[in-house]
Amino acid sequence: LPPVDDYSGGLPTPVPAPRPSNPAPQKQAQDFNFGKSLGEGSYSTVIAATDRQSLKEYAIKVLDKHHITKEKKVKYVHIEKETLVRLGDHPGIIQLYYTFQDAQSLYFVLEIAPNGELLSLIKRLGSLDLACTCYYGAELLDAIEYMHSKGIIHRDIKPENILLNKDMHILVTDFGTAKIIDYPEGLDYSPESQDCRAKSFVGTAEYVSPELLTQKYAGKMADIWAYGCVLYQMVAGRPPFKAANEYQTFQKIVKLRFSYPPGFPIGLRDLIKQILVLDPAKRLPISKIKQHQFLSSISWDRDALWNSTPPKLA
Ligand SMILES: NC(=O)c1nn(CC2CCNCC2)c2c1CCc1cnc(N=C3C=CCC=C3)nc1-2
Repeated sequence: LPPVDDYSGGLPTPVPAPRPSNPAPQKQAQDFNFGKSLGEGSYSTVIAATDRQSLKEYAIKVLDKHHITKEKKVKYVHIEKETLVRLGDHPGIIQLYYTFQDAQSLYFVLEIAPNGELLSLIKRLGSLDLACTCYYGAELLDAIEYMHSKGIIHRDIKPENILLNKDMHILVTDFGTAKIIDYPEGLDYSPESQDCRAKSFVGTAEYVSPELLTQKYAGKMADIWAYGCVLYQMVAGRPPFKAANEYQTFQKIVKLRFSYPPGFPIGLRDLIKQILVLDPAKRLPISKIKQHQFLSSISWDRDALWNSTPPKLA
């Protein structure tokens, strides 16, 4: 497998990772105490780890080289690393500090989110109140807007992939299936062609956009569709489109068959109604979502938003 660190495997020169003035010495697995597993993927495991020297805590994603090669996932690994490097300076996106490798594995040393998933929070509380829904809806929208400004489509936005840091701000994670939409011509990183037509990857059933199901098209507005589903779920406690199986869930999506539970706030209904629109061209763009009444209390200055204190959980 071409070394992920230095791309000496003949891949084009990547976006250089931000280099500190005094670059950290090359780390290795022995420099960490590994703790509990935080998650398992088809060819990776994410493990909580502590740097033995600095005692700093990280989430280390360990990727199995043999499996990656055998399953022809090299492109996805490069996409994930380049995505994390590009998105490296947003407070709402998991940071990649550095990578290293040994004979068996690649290691991505990532920011840890000690407070787990937004999904667990929603399930534990049943639903979030309007103040929390507004705040986390704003943080998530700001993170998605930043991704899109850097040419990245996440493609699997869902409450499981929205984590919470020690101060209860969100951290978007799992860019293993992201799409980079501005690769120079001829650099065939993306598993799909450059025109955003998905030939392989589909996200998580409940959050998949109708255009992906009907036209195999996955552009930036697919992330906005998923955003609308997450907004709904924060208040309703469940996603808008959910059925006994994937096929029935997909049918509900393409027919826009969903309803609001009793008491669902009118103001949020009005916003969601303009996001969960079948035609991506008619879906509310981020600039208009930001202006909606439901988010009128939000200061969209990035420092103000991310340095403010999240609302107390009701
Ligand atoms: N795929 C990843 O890159 C990734 N996966 N996880 C754990 C997953 C568990 C299932 N839902 C999606 C995330 C992480 C990361 C990034 C880095 C990362 C940092 N902190 C945590 N923290 C967690 C704490 C408690 C429960 C789950 C995750 N997790 C991760």
